[in-house]
Amino acid sequence: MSRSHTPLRIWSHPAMQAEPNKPQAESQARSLVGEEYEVEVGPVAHGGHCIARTDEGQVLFVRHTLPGERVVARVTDGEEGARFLRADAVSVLSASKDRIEAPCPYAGPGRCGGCDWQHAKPGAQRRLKGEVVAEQLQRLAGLTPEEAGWDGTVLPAEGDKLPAGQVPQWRTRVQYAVTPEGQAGLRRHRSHEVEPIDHCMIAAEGVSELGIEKRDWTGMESVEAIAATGSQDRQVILTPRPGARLPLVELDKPVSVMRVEEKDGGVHRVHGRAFVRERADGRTHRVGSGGFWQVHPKAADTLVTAVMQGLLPRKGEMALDLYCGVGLFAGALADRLGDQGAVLGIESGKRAVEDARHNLAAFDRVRIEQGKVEAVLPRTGITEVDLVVLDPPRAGAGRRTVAQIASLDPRRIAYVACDPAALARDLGYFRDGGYRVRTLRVFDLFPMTSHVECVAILEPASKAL
Ligand SMILES: C[S@@+](CC[C@H](N)C(=O)[O-])C[C@H]1O[C@@H](n2cnc3c(N)ncnc32)[C@H](O)[C@@H]1O
Repeated sequence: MSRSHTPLRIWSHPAMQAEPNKPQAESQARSLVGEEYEVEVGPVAHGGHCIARTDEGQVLFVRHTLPGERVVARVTDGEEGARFLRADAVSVLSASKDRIEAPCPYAGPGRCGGCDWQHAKPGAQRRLKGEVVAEQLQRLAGLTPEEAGWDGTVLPAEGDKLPAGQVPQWRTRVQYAVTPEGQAGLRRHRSHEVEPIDHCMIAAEGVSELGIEKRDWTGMESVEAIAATGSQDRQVILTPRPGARLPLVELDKPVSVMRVEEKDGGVHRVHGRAFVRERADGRTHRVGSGGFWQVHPKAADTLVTAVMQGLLPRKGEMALDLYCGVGLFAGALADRLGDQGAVLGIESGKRAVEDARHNLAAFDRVRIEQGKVEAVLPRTGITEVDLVVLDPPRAGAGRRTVAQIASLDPRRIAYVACDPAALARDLGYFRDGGYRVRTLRVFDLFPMTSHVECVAILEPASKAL
C-alpha cells in the first residue's frame, strides 16, 4: 500500500537562529539542526527510528514516533543537501494505536538514549523488530521470511510478556555515566551528555538494589554495575577521570570492585573477586571483568536451547564454537557430543580465553585457541567439521570467514546474531558458499530497545533438493 507523504516545513526552532548573522564558510552546508517539519511517518528502520521525508526529498530518521503517525519532527543532526537527517518527534499530531505514555520518566526527545521504544506497546515493539529483521533479510539476503524458515514472530523471553505500561527488569549489566558533579545517569542519544537518573526501569533487581544512583561518584567517568544470574555475585567497574582518586565504594549490597586503568584500559581488581559467576545450561561460568556475557538473565539459556534444537548434535561429532567468549556454546556442545566428540573454541579476548579454559576444564576433548577467528581458523589444519556455532560481535563474520566455514563442509551451522543487518549480509555469503537457511528464530532479549537477537540454522543447499 502506498502512503502519501506531504510534509510541510512549518517553522524554525530558535536553536537554529542562535547565530543568525554568522557567515557560513563557502564549502560548509547550512546545519538544519533545530529546524522542524510536519511529516507523516512511514515504516520503521533499523536503529530505533522510523522513516519520513521532507518536502525537499530528504530522508528523515525520526525517533520517538511510530509508523503511521503525523508528527512535528525536529532535526537533531544533518545539513542542507545531506542524504538524510536525524530528528526527534517533539509533538504528536495524530497518534498510532500502538502508542502509550512512556512508563519511564527519563524517556523522550533529548533525554536518556538507552531505550528506543518506551512509547510503544510491548506487542508493537516486537512487531517493529520483526519488520526490521524482515526488511534486512529481504534487502541484504534476498530472503522472504518463508524462505528463511521464519514465521515472522519475535519471541519474548520467558516472563517478559507483560501488559502495556509494565517494564521487564532485564538489564543485568548497566553502564552508568557520571556528571561532572558526581551524579550517576545514562548517556543521551548519540551524545556524551549525561541524563541524571534516580532509577533505571529496565535494570535487573540485582543492579537496582545496589543503589548506584543514590551515591556521589565525583571523579568517576563511568560506573558499570553487574548482577550475575544464578549467583549472588555483584560487581562494579569504575572508570576514573584522569588523575582522580577512587572513592570508597559503599553500596546497599556487598560488591567486588574493579577499576579501568587510564594508561592501558586494562581492568584491575580493587577488592573482592575479579570475576562473577553466571549460571546457564546447568553449568557455572566464570566471567572476568570486561568479558562478554549476555545481558538478559534468560538470554544464555534461551540461545543455548535454540542452537541445540537447531543443530541436533550427535554423539562423537566434531564442532567449532567461533567467537566463543567464556565458552557458553562450547560447553553446551561438549556436554551433548559425549566422550568421543570434540569441540574447538576460538576467541580473541585473552581474559575470556582464560575463563573459557577454566570453565571447560572438566571436558578432555575441548580446546580453546586465542586469536581472531579469521587468523586462527585457517591455521588449525582442520579440513572438515560436523557442526559450527558462530556468535560474532555486531560487525558479523564477513565474507572471508563465512567462506572458510563453508569450506569445512559442516552438516549444520548455527549463526547467533545481535545485528540483523550483519546477519543478512552474511547469509548472502553463506548462500554463495552453498548453504541455505533452514530455520530462523528471533528473540526479544532487549525489551524497550530496538535491539534483537537472531538464531539462524543453516545446512548445505544440496540437502534441501
Ligand atoms: C557476541 S560475543 C559471544 C560470546 C559467547 N558466544 C557467548 O554467548 O557468551 C562475541 C565474542 O567474540 C569475541 N571477538 C570479537 N571479535 C573477534 C574475532 N575477530 N575473533 C575472535 N573473537 C572475537 C569477543 O571478545 C566476544 O567474546
